[in-house]
Amino acid sequence: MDVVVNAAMSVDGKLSTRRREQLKISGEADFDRVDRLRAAADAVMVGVGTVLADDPHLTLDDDDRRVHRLRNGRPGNPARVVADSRARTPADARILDDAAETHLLVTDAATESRREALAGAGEHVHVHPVDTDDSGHVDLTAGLAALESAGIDRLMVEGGGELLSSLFRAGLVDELSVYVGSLVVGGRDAPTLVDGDGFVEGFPRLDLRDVERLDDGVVLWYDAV
Ligand SMILES: NC(=O)C1=CN([C@@H]2O[C@H](COP(=O)(O)OP(=O)(O)OC[C@H]3O[C@@H](n4cnc5c(N)ncnc54)[C@H](OP(=O)(O)O)[C@@H]3O)[C@@H](O)[C@H]2O)C=CC1
Ligand SMILES: Nc1nc(O)c(N)c(N[C@@H]2O[C@H](COP(=O)(O)O)[C@@H](O)[C@H]2O)n1
Repeated sequence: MDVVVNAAMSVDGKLSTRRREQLKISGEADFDRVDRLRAAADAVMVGVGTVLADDPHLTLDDDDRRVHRLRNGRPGNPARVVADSRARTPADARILDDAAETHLLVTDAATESRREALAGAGEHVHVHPVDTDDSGHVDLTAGLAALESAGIDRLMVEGGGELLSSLFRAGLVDELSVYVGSLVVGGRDAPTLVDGDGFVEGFPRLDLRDVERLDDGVVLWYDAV
């Protein structure tokens, strides 16, 4: 499976403010680039923190891209994936609507009633029980294997910083593109591109492949080493 991470951050590396509210960091051209990346993916993944903060939909904005996928025998929208150990995704979350398939990676910490509540959203919602990692979260190696078994070969991950930290720690990231917007957000409690406990050694290394000026910022393209 190819794991492609994309996010937008401020020049000081923040994904949003200390209030953890969605923040428009990039502009129209970058949103179109993100739409193109989504269209090329089999599924788009976030952590449950992003679902609770932003209530994202994670579908395509551009109808032509949807039509192009359908003509190629693919679902109109990529599937959606949430890493959600305790099945905290609200039953009325936009990510559970029937615009696309949704895969929820949960663990034993999710009660039967929560799992049932999510599965009850419809046949397009798939709840995958997987092992926990050392921190008690979804073991992402096992989770991604479950997604691969469901036919997902190219996974785009949009964040947030806790999920991205675990993906880097597990060595699961193949590519990273990051839009750097020309603003400072600040705040020690504002989420950054990679949160978690951070690294003191064994830093994930990246190869800078390309740089593109877009809207009032830049996109940096990296391959994992
Ligand atoms: N600018 C941008 O491009 C983007 C910005 N954001 C912003 O990021 C913020 C949310 O980020 P954040 O709070 O870090 O939340 P995340 O979206 O990273 O979700 C973190 C949660 O996911 C669950 N989880 C399950 N398995 C794992 C795992 N293996 N590793 C880590 N987490 C796991 C955990 O909850 P549990 O233990 O209950 O399962 C954890 O608390 C919001 O403010 C949002 O607006 C988000 C995406 C893109
Ligand atoms: N690429 C990008 N640029 C920004 O400026 C952003 N604020 C975000 N945020 C993330 O986009 C997702 C929202 O998706 P939908 O539009 O609801 O489909 C969500 O994950 C945000 O955190 N991304």
